[in-house]
Amino acid sequence: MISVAQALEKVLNLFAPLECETVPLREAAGRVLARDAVAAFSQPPFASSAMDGYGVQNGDLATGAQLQVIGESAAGGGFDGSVQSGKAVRIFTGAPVPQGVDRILIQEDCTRDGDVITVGDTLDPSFFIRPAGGDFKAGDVMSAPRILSAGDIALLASMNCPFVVVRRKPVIALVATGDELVMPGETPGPSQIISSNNFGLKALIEANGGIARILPIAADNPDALRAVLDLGSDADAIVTLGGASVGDHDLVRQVATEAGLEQAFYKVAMRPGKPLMAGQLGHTAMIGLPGNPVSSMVCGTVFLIPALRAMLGLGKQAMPRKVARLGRDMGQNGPRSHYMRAQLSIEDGVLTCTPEARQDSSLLSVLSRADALLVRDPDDPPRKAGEMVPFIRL
Ligand SMILES: Nc1nc2c(c(=O)[nH]1)N[C@H]1C(S)=C(S)[C@@H](COP(=O)(O)OP(=O)(O)OC[C@H]3O[C@@H](n4cnc5c(N)ncnc54)[C@H](O)[C@@H]3O)O[C@H]1N2
Ligand code: MOO
Repeated sequence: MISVAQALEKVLNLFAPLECETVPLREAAGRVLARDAVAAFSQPPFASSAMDGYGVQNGDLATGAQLQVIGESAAGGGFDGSVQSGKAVRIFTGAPVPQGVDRILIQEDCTRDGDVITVGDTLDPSFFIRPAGGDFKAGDVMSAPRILSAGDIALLASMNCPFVVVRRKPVIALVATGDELVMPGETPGPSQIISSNNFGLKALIEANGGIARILPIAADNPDALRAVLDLGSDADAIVTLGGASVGDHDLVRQVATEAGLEQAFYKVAMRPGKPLMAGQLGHTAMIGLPGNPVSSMVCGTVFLIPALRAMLGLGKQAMPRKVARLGRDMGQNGPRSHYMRAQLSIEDGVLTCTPEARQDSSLLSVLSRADALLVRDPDDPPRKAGEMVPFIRL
């Protein structure tokens, strides 16, 4: 059995960044920017007012001073002339600051009578002028690669970038295997259960920038499995679920090998997830996840999310780890890395990670309420509550 780090390296070797495509900005949220985006304009393009009031010369502002209003500058329609001492221009938020103006007197700080304003006795100390290019300048870049957030989309729009170049979304074919499985909504027979892994993995894939295709459930016979694997052969990766262990009905490795799988590894020193395998099947990478529902979700988190990120051009890295204070004592760990479902909380102002008491790999209810996977190295010694421990956020 190889370590998690060795297995991840072998998984990531199966994947490279996908090709790029151009999409309209309105469809780009959550996509991975693949080419630097360049601002076509500065923002603001001109010095602009930050408030509603009057454009004036700072030197004129003394309590009781009177200034003559000679025009108006509104957003979308500036004032053409120049403003001399003793004069003022009515101005609104976002409007261009006229020549000669070096301060905005907000309307709350003066009174107006006809075309004359009188400066009040208290003045807001701010000048309320936003300089040209104060947000960004023409030629500034948003660097790729980058997962585009809502804020990024707003910035790109402001940069006048109506289209952006992004990575194509990786397509993952999901193959659940086993005679015992039926789809949600069907009525299971006496020894059947509902297939959950393919739905959980689809959600995980799509939350991480991929497209998941749920293929028909493959029955536990070689012909059925071969046929379904073939259906996935045009995807970027085939992910099988179950049938990976040593039982008489665990056929995935045998059938994939007969179909030409170049196996990269089989079995990893981790818990849950020991019977994980991966390799290359024709043009398609293949990852065989264990069938126990939590094992498939944990392996999906530890291996498939990094694989998706590699295809999206985001680099080849393990899932980021953070540290938190351990919420309760733990005994000695066994010889495999342990990814324990855990809950995060703030205790006495400190981020705390408390592993669930029950860690059986069939318990989806425990996974559903977990926020994190507490990570323990092989043979990690007993730990006391209060020690710092690494975790992966779910
Ligand atoms: N003698 C041994 N038995 C087992 C070993 C072992 O080393 N020696 N390893 C155990 C470990 S660890 C795991 S993990 C499982 C993995 O087995 P498989 O990958 O072959 O998975 P299956 O046998 O097909 O299924 C296991 C379990 O999960 C349920 N399952 C499968 N697919 C789904 C699905 N899509 N949705 C919901 N549930 C699913 C299946 O019904 C079984 O209950 O092997 C151990 N055994
Ligand atoms: O590795 Mo299995 O995934 O422990 O349940």
